[in-house]
Amino acid sequence: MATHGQVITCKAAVAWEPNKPLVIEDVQVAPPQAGEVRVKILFTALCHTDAYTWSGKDPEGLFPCILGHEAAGIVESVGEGVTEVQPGDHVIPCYQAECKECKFCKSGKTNLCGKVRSATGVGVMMNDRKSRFSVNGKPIYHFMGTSTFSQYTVVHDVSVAKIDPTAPLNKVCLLGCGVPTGLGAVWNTAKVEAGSIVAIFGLGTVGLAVAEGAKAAGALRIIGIDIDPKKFDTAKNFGVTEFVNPKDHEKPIQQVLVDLTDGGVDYSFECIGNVSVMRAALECCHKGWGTSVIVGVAASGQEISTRPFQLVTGRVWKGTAFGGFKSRSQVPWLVEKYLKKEIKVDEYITHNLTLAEINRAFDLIHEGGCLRCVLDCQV
Ligand SMILES: NC(=O)c1ccc[n+]([C@@H]2O[C@H](COP(=O)([O-])OP(=O)(O)OC[C@H]3O[C@@H](n4cnc5c(N)ncnc54)[C@H](O)[C@@H]3O)[C@@H](O)[C@H]2O)c1
Ligand SMILES: N[C@@H](CCC(=O)N[C@@H](CSCO)C(=O)NCC(=O)O)C(=O)O
Ligand SMILES: [Zn+2]
Ligand SMILES: [Zn+2]
Repeated sequence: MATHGQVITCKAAVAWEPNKPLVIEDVQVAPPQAGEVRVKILFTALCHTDAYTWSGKDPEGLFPCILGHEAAGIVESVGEGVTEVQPGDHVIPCYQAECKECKFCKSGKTNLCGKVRSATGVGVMMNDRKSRFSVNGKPIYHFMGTSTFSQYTVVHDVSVAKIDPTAPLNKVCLLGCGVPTGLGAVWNTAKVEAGSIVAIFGLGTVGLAVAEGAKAAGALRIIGIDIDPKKFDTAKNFGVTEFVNPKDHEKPIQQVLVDLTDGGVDYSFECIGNVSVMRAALECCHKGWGTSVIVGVAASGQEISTRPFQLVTGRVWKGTAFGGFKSRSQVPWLVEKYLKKEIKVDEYITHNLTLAEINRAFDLIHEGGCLRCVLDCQV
């Protein structure tokens, strides 16, 4: 390979400061070191979490950085000791690593992995605690161990899932975050049973994937809650059976839902990142067994609260990261499910732009009509 072992100069969208438009820069991407993989990113989508970190409200947000964590690409080269992928493999970078060896991975209780988290949280690689990205010699931080808003990125080998090469990368890039998160929140975290009543707060990509997962699990009623009434038409196609707009009611939304469901829902999901809504999502659950899953990411300094009596009387409060899926083991399985048409992916893509148009894409995700915008990184 001509580029193997060489620094690659390519285009990347650099977030120099919170909330300032990203700048397409010529970025130098160093070769992968031991245990690392350099990936040519073909397509990346934007997730609300990218916007959250860009806003400056993420306590782990470091600047300048290269954001992006929902993508697909092809391995360009690998560092020493990398055995599970090789140049030419089609891959999805995984912000939730899976080393299969650490205390977390071996626990059988969680999909969280401890192997590289201390580095990915501070924007560097484990090997030398440095970045592989620079602009004219100035280091640029990594983000979530993925940094996919770049034509090339370097990830840890435990953070890359090898997938079926026949899968269209411009679609399956979505399996890097939002869709698995929603499906897994239902299947792995809540374990929704057939016949359940489900409430979903927030009908963006994550909330719609929760609806899709709940429908597949055989939920009887799937109640979608959003302050944007335009969401309902789309939501019906993902399995939502009823729509509630909190703005149409004077009563607290939890009371509206308790009244609608003879005492509360079996499962609720907060897919917004709003701590007041998290409280409502817990409190609309049925006494004795209702379970609420926090999926949304709330800003630094935000805290949740409720009366402890809500838990004493049997409601359960949980959270999920990447829907509880073990990334390297299960992302390839999700890709196969997509290829067999057992899960939706195309339906979440409302816009297609190029990496150079990334600021327009951020505007779009704040405008409401956009679920996922996929960027072509190589044009
Ligand atoms: N836990 C995880 O692993 C994980 C993974 C992906 C995304 N997330 C988080 O999930 C959340 C959703 O992500 P997304 O990409 O679907 O976002 P999104 O912005 O597309 O969707 C959010 C939806 O919430 C609605 N909304 C906003 N305020 C509301 C309110 N007060 N009441 C009801 N509805 C309201 C919006 O109209 C929108 O439809 C974000 O916080 C994101 O950071 C978490
Ligand atoms: N740095 C943030 C944490 C944000 C967060 O919770 N991220 C989710 C994934 S969101 C994807 O769109 C996650 O996986 N968390 C577990 C982990 O980061 O290990 C903050 O501090 O607020
Ligand atoms: Zn995400
Ligand atoms: Zn691990």
